[in-house]
Amino acid sequence: MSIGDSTTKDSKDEGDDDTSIITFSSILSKKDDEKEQEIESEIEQEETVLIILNYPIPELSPIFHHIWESSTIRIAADGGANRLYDYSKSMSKSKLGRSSKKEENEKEEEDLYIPNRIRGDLDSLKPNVRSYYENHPTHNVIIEKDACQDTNDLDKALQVVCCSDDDDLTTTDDDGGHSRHRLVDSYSRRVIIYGAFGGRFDQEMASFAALYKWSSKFNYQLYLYSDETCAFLIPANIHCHIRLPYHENNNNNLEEENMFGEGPTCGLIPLGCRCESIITTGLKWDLDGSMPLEFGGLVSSSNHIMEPIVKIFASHPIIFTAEICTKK
Ligand SMILES: Nc1ncnc2c1ncn2[C@@H]1O[C@H](COP(=O)(O)OP(=O)(O)OP(=O)(O)O)[C@@H](O)[C@H]1O
Ligand SMILES: Cc1ncc(C[n+]2csc(CCO)c2C)c(N)n1
Repeated sequence: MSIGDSTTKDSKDEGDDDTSIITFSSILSKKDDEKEQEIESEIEQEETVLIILNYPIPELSPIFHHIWESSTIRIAADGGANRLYDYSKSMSKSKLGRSSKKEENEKEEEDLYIPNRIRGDLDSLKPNVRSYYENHPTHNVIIEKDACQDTNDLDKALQVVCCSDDDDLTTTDDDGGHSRHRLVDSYSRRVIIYGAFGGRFDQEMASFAALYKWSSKFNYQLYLYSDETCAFLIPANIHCHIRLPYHENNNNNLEEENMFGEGPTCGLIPLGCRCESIITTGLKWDLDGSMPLEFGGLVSSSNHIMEPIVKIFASHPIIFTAEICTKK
């Protein structure tokens, strides 16, 4: 089996289909790049859903702001709404010193970060945060309780992204000046889960478990993010292409101010099971299919992205993770 000689792009078929390719692209790359735009249209992701978990959002996070701006639907998983509320407040406060129109600015900043929906068992949502979103004068925030104690709040949020055809989960077309709602099937949704690393280890592992449970429903476009790292699931027996901005031949970009992006340090982590055979190209320590990856054996940590496209073909599902490089 060689790698990277397939020509057919993203296919819904799973299994041994030699000709399908799944592409994983940077969430953080700027879209004004012509090449990026081409790739975006190739992937044909109709919308991006952001799920915010209950983990602190660092003050003035350019990464969170970028992900927020790239999303069309934003869902807070229970206590994730508290974090969003705190972030909005701290953003408006940090702007206070910079403007004479203090109150006006504060209001504008707060209104920048209103979720479409808050969902979970709602045991963590603070009463003042609930009432702020519930009574918002301009935004209709859906607050939805699901009391089930066998799934966590991330699962509850993913359930609604996957299965709901509610109005706030439909996309709007501009049809010659008229807005028209259109159902989008979960297969064409890209989902970014923000706040997935750090904090409680059981919650972190549950977020990885969500990749194994839900990725196939979103054509594997399900990504875990924090300000430091990202991760997604490489499916078994499908050619995967990973395009991330920071690789060995592109580190110059980081010399500019305020740049951030995924790479170049990366890892292949056989979390769910032993990965019997894996072939990669574009990494500093490539694998040729002869070495299994497994806990207790070889785990590919501290690897490096060397090429604009990393190609992977694995016999079993495996986690790909990359650092997020920031230059302030
Ligand atoms: N300490 C944490 N570290 C990492 N992720 C977290 C942490 N707390 C919560 N999360 C994530 O945010 C989601 C919403 O958080 P919330 O505190 O509302 O949790 P929950 O699912 O009700 O869990 P629990 O009640 O057991 O804390 C969780 O489902 C989980 O994915
Ligand atoms: C085997 C098993 N382990 C733990 C829980 C508890 N649990 C899992 S998700 C969740 C919701 C948290 O908001 C809770 C309480 C369970 N039900 N079953």
